[in-house]
Amino acid sequence: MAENGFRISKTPVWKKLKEHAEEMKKPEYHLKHLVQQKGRLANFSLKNVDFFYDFSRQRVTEKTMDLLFELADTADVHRKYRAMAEGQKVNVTENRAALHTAARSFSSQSILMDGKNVMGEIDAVRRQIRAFSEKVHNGTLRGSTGKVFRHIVVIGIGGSYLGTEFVANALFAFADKGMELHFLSNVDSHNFETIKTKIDPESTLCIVISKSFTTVETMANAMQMKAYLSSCGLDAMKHCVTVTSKGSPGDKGEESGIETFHMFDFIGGRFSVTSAVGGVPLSLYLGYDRFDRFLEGAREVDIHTKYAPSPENIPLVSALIGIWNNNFLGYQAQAVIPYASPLSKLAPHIQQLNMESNGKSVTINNYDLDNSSGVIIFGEPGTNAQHSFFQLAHQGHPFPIDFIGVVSPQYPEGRCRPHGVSNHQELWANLISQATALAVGKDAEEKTRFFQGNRPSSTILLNDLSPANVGRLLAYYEAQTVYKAFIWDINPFDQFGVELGKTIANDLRKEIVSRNTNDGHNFKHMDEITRFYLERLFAGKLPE
Ligand SMILES: O=P(O)(O)OC[C@H]1O[C@](O)(CO)[C@@H](O)[C@@H]1O
Repeated sequence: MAENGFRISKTPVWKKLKEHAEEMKKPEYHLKHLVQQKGRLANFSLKNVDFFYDFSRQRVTEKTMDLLFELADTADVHRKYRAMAEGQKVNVTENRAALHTAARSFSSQSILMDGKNVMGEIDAVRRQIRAFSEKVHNGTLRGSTGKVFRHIVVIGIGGSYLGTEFVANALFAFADKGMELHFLSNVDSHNFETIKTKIDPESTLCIVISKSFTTVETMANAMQMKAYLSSCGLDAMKHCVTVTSKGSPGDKGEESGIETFHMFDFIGGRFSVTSAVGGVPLSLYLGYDRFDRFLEGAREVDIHTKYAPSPENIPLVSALIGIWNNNFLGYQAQAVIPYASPLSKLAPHIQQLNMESNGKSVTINNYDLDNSSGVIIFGEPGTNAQHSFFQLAHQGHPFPIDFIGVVSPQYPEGRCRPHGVSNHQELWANLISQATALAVGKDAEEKTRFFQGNRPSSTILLNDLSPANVGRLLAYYEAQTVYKAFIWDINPFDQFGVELGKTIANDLRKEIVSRNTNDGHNFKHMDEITRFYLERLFAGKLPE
């Protein structure tokens, strides 16, 4: 593999940041001092598009930010972002554009890809989704025995469901269409069996979501669900629709069910929740108008992201701080801790978005990366996280945290005020306290009660969890992800790393099929360890 060529880690500004990181280890730069600086919050926070981003508890100074903006310029990130948003084939390894931002574009302005305006087909799919969801809601479209649909089962995995699950949970308070939404993603029968106990087959509509329509888990689950519906005496295909790419096996004939909605090869799975992947289930669950509001919020952040200069550009500032923490301060993990239970499925979505996009080892020009790209993302809602892994956050190996706060609660506050405060106020007391405790720490004679502090965090504030604000949050994380990639000069839109496991599983599946069809088939030709596991699978128990 070529060993020379442009790498951001070989630029002068990267060297300056490395030197600066050493400087930032000095005691005077401990966060307990930085947060005391006059104007610290005003100088290290941004407010735009109804989104407040506080990075005052990040281990940065004005000099740090100046160097990071120089890094962004060196990486030419604004040109790269515009190239992506304007339809250039930035996904060079798959020779594709990456136009997830087009899925929520409303302007009449064309977005050309290969000289063709993609907005025509995007608008057509949005109109198709609106019309379909209205027919389901007004009872024009019913199950094969005439019952109205009340259960929506999304059958898909990875980007074909994670973003939708995050948004559906976030907007639970708006789900007033009488629909229950279920997610059948894992091939483990438990997922299918538990959903079976919750649905009424006659009023169930399955949405099989798969760009390729070859993903083994999704195809297996779709077959299981269709077999189950048929066993209930139903015409299964009158209880299914598909969301898939044009020309896939799910785009025609028997497989497509009542209707097919197209997803496009220029929108990657983990970036697809604002396309039909999220549009069909979310319009059924929330109503198309709320899905529209969600798209508008995402759109506002896209416009901000594309045009705001670096110092005011919230996703870019956040991406730069993420790189500062990862590549210069040495943190290898990043937590997303929303102090809002409706955001409980945000971290699983952000895991795929970040780790499948940026967990790479070569640059976009195929040079070895000699800096890590991508961090381990995890998270749980607060205050639960405080009773789970915050011991380590405070006194163990540190990791940066993105806190998320929602100013207005989704539910009216009752008159009951345990300890003199409402639950929402209690939630906020903890949101505020945790970021402070992590930054400032606490001295103590007894070592076990000493808090080192100097543990960085950012806090994102949203006015409320409206469809538009959830759209803003989604677009913020998508933009942060791609800006990080543009700085590292990697391709965030391919995912060859998922292929090897699938290939080995395909070979094992053939062995299992052979044994299923011929009891005499043995695994003596397999390596010892693989043989042990296959024999356990068929023995149905551990060795005596
Ligand atoms: O939509 P498909 O083709 O079933 O793929 C499902 C998921 O599998 C992956 O291809 C690999 O994890 C993801 O990128 C994608 O979201």
